Amino acid sequence: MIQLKNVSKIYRTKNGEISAVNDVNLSINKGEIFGIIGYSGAGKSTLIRLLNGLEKPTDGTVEVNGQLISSITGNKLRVARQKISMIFQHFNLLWSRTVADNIAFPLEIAGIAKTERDKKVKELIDLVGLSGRENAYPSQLSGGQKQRVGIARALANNPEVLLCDEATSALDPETTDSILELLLDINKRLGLTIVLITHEMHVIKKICNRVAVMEAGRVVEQGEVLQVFQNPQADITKNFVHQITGSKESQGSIEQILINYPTGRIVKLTFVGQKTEQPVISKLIKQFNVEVNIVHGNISQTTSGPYGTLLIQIDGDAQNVQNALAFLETNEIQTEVIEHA
Ligand SMILES: Nc1ncnc2c1ncn2[C@@H]1O[C@H](COP(=O)(O)OP(=O)(O)OP(=O)(O)O)[C@@H](O)[C@H]1O
Repeated sequence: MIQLKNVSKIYRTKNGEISAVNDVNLSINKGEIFGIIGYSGAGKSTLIRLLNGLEKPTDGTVEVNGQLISSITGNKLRVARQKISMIFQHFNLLWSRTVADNIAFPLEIAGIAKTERDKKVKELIDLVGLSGRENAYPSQLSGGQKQRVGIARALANNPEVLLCDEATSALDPETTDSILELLLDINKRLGLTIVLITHEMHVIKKICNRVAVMEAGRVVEQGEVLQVFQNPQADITKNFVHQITGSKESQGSIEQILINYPTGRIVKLTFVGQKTEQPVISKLIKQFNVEVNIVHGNISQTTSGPYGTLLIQIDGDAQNVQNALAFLETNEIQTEVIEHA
C-alpha cells in the first residue's frame, strides 16, 4: 500500500542544510497499523508529510495507494490526497462550526449533495461514538471528543490511508486508550491502513502491528512489534521498550538485591505470546530445588499477544542453579543473567 524507496529530505535554510529524513526505506501493507516512533527532531513529521505529498523528497520515491505521490502535482495530487486523510495532535477543528458541520466540511468541498452529506455525517457520528453531540461546538467538547470529531472528519471521503500525527499526545492516558481503541476498531471494520507517528511506546504496543524506530532522520530498526519488544537492537529502541517494561526503574532493586543476596543469580526472563501463561516459576522450584525471589514483573498486552518481563533471583546449590538456567533456555524464554555492574 505504501512504499518508500531511498527517501531523503534535506531542508535548505539560511543556516545551512538540515537532513530531516535520510535514506529511508519502508514498505507498509494494506490494512495494517504501522507505527513510527522517535524522539523530537527525529524526522517523523517530515516523513508523514512526505506520505501525503505536503513535502517532496530531495531523493527517492514515495508511492501510496498506487500513486507516485513524490512525483505527481496539481489536480492529480489533489485527487490522490482525498484517499490519504490525517488527524492531528491539536485536532485542527473549525471552531465556529458544530460537530456535524466540521464533519460535513470535506464533503462540502468534494461537492457532495446535502441529503447524501447529512446521511454520511450521521453514519460517521455513530461510528465515532458522538451521537447526541452533533450540534455542540468544539469548545464544548473534551479532548477525546474533539479527536473523535477529527477522526470522523478524516473518514468522510472514505480514505484508504489514515495518517495520525501524534494524535493522542495531548490526551490523558485513559482518553488516549479510548481513542486508540477507536482507531483499532476503525482499522478492523473498514480495513483502513493506518500510519501513526508517536514518541510513546505505549501507543505502538497498544495498536500497531509493525513499528519503525527513527533517530536523526534514519530508520534504525523496524519489525513486528512483539519481536522488537523482545529483542530490541538499537540503544534508542531499548530506551523505548523500557518505557513499557519499566525495567529501568527496577535497576535500583537489582542493585539492592545483588547487595542483599550476594549468592545465586539474578535473571531477567522475557516472555512472548503463549509463553507468558506457562507455570515456569513453579516448575523451576519443584524440578530443580532452587529458591526463587521475584524482584520485578510486568506484562503488557499487544495486538499480537502478551509480552512480559520478570526479574528473579535464583538461589541454591550451584549445580541446581545451573540446571535451572539451562531449563529456562530450553523453554524458549529469553533469559539474561544480570551480573554486578
Ligand atoms: N520546514 C522546515 N524547514 C527547516 N527545517 C525543518 C523543517 N521542518 C523540519 N525541519 C527540521 O528537520 C528535523 C526533523 O524535524 P521533524 O519535525 O520532522 O521531526 P519530528 O521527529 O517530527 O519532531 P517533532 O515531534 O518535534 O516535530 C528537525 O531538525 C527540524 O528542525
